[in-house]
Amino acid sequence: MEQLETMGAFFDNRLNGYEEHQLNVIDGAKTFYPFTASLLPTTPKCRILDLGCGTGLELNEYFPRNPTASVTGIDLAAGMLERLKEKFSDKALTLIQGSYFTVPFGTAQFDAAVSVESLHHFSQEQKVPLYRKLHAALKDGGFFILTDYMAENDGEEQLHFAELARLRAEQHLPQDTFFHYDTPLTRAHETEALTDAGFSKVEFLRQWSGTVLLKAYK
Ligand SMILES: C[S@@+](CC[C@H](N)C(=O)[O-])C[C@H]1O[C@@H](n2cnc3c(N)ncnc32)[C@H](O)[C@@H]1O
Repeated sequence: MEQLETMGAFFDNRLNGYEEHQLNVIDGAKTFYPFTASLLPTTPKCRILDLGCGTGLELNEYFPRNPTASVTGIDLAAGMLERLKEKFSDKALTLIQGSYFTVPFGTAQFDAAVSVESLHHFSQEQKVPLYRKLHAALKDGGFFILTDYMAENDGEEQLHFAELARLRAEQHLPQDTFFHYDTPLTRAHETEALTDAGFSKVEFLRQWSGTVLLKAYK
């Protein structure tokens, strides 16, 4: 039986070799990290929010393009954030250890937001209020780049959620704690969550096997 681990512990336990794993095992990763970074603003000192930044693979690509950007990264895993801090000690980086569902983002604070391979652990119901908070945190003209694992169809989406419910029941896991288990939404449901939250337009830009890139405009 697959024993589920809490979200932060799952990633901290895999810290060594994490970046190599992401880049070598996820189809398209060597392309989608630079492509994601290429869509973020190059305006000096602009403010970027990174949801589930981890060790910052997307920031490895972004900081060389915009060395004076001011980036706020939120992540549950303390070890991942520590690794990120070591890599970019000379950058304007604010790191918050916590859940992006509960950390306040403020109003009209960020020129853009990004999230890579993090949000596929949550349901549409959980995402709508999060995306609403994100929408409010973006300045006028701001946008959100979501590069994430998405389900191919409704059947696949339902299967993952049913399996997570089964594992939670079997392992007597509390409902109010995040456990690591992939529950990707379809592109249609992800787009619906973003538009329900107030984003005016959601563009599908590219796909690499299971990873889809969406750009949502405030
Ligand atoms: C697969 S890693 C991706 C990290 C980085 N964005 C990248 O692509 O390399 C997923 C990250 O999302 C974080 N995460 C998952 N759920 C979260 C939540 N509710 N709040 C903040 N971070 C979360 C995990 O701790 C982990 O570091």
